[in-house]
Amino acid sequence: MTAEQSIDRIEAAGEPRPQDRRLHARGAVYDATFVPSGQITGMTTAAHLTTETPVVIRFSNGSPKFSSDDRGKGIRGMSVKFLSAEGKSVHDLVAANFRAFPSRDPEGFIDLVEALTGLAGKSKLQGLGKLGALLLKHPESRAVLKQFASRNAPASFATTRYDGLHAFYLVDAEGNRRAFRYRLLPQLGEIDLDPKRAATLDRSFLIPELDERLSFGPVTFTLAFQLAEPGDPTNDPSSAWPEHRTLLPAGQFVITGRNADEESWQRQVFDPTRLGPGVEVSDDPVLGFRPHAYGVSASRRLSASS
Ligand code: HEM
Repeated sequence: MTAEQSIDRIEAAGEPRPQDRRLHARGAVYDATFVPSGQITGMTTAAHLTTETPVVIRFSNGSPKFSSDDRGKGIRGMSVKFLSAEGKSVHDLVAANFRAFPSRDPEGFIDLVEALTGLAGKSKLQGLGKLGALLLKHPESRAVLKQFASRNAPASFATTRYDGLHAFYLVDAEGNRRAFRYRLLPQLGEIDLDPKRAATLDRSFLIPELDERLSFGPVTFTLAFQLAEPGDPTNDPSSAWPEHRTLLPAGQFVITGRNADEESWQRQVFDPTRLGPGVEVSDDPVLGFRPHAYGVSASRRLSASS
């Protein structure tokens, strides 16, 4: 499957508007500062991870539909751009509320997008048939689907945990490489939506909810690095590393409010392989595929909106 074909299949299943991202269509961009913890100094030459750095953050609903319903279970995203003093992208983090990726290859993810977007408007029996067929083909999707079935939708972008899922390497001044995965942990803890309260909310409540919350003060997330031990796979995002691995707080994102130049950031790509010096990609094939798919999505949405 090529990147073009993956986007063709997402478009056929999810019918995004031509001007929108093919996934994570509705989102908003916020200003924040990264405040380092000092705990990874010496493990990486990345200055942006070890000194205070301005960032922008895009929160999103993962659906291909701009009109998606925030009250329903599903994917929520948090994407971060570390900026240089001149305001240029230095490093991106792109994370979602999965604990493990549903597949060890790009094909399995597109099969899942097709199965899940196809559920709307289908009878319960047809829907279950589609999911059953998916699980036979991709048994590794079971854990993620089980996790989603067991949780309600998040109550707020500010009370959701987002995981980067892929392995990366921290590289120090001597060239030593240490494998890690990143997580964005809400200081407020994880809070799901009460179904009774959901009935009183607007279908696109998440962005206004965060805007209102920020009018009372900043919202904070911890950037935490889970360190691999020998034998932990670096090429399989569907396989979580044991929870007792060391988790190091790299620093905190302090989010202050909506970005004034939102339109221009919305046009940009948040690319999980855009890494500053001191951090390197792993051999994960899903990670390798993503920038190509994001590039196709971006060129189609930008040509439709220009
Ligand atoms: C084969 C695997 C994947 C494919 C084909 C895929 C596809 C896409 C596409 C087409 C977009 C829209 C890009 C744009 O127009 O700028 C997107 C956005 C996004 N994806 Fe993925 N994705 C994959 C894996 C993942 C994984 C593993 C995560 C989380 C760890 C993730 C989280 C996100 C987020 C948060 C966004 C929104 C980025 C933003 O705010 O601009 N995706 N994805």
